[in-house]
Amino acid sequence: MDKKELRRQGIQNLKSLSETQRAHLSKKISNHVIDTEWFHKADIIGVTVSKSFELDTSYLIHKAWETGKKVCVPKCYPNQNHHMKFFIITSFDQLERVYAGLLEPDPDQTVKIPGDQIDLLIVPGIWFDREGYRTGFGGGYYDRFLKDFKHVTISLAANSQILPAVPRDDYDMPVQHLVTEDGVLF
Ligand SMILES: Nc1nc2c(c(=O)[nH]1)N(C=O)[C@@H](CNc1ccc(C(=O)N[C@@H](CCC(=O)O)C(=O)O)cc1)CN2
Ligand SMILES: Nc1ncnc2c1ncn2[C@@H]1O[C@H](COP(=O)(O)OP(=O)(O)OP(=O)(O)O)[C@@H](O)[C@H]1O
Repeated sequence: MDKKELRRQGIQNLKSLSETQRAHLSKKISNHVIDTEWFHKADIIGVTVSKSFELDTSYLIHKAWETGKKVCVPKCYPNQNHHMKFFIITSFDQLERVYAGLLEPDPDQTVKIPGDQIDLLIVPGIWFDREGYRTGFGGGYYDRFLKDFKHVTISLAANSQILPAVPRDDYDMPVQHLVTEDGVLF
């Protein structure tokens, strides 16, 4: 199966969750992340703002703020080599809706932060395997970003998002850790 069809099926798989199931899973997985040393030790957390069918990251973001951490979210530059820059947000009001229903930081209301200052990066994905390889939305944003990223990377994944194997290309960069509703998988 090609990546595009796999991505389509993955989005369908996520959309098949009820809102109650999604909320329950998102909170459970986030709480497992919050219990880790990686989260405790991090001062600055990089995370995407989830869109409708993705696992909800807002609970994790609120918990990070409550525990005195800084939260930064990516802004994508599709016309400049598909790179991302991260901006510190202190409120969801500092986001703006861009293409594809994604919420991104408004650079006029937020402060840019160099990628190497992020202690813990929560990496989004549609499918994962048990070695941390992932299928995303196909922008290649995280593969490019992770190439030079030296700190901790974690993805949140429902068990139903884990496949025996996902397609791998030379440029694919695995995440270090996967956390599911059952806890830290690795
Ligand atoms: N909530 C959330 N924010 C995120 C991500 C994510 O997975 N989730 N990203 C994770 O990387 C980045 C955005 N990734 C994107 C990837 C592709 C397209 C896009 O325009 N795709 C084309 C189709 C590409 C294809 O199918 O080959 C399109 O929609 O026309 C946009 C954003 C950063 N922000
Ligand atoms: N390090 C890189 N340098 C140049 N191009 C890259 C690099 N990484 C990925 N790409 C390009 O990005 C495109 C999308 O890659 P892929 O389908 O693996 O994205 P994805 O992992 O699903 O998306 P994302 O990382 O945004 O979640 C591919 O066409 C690939 O050629």
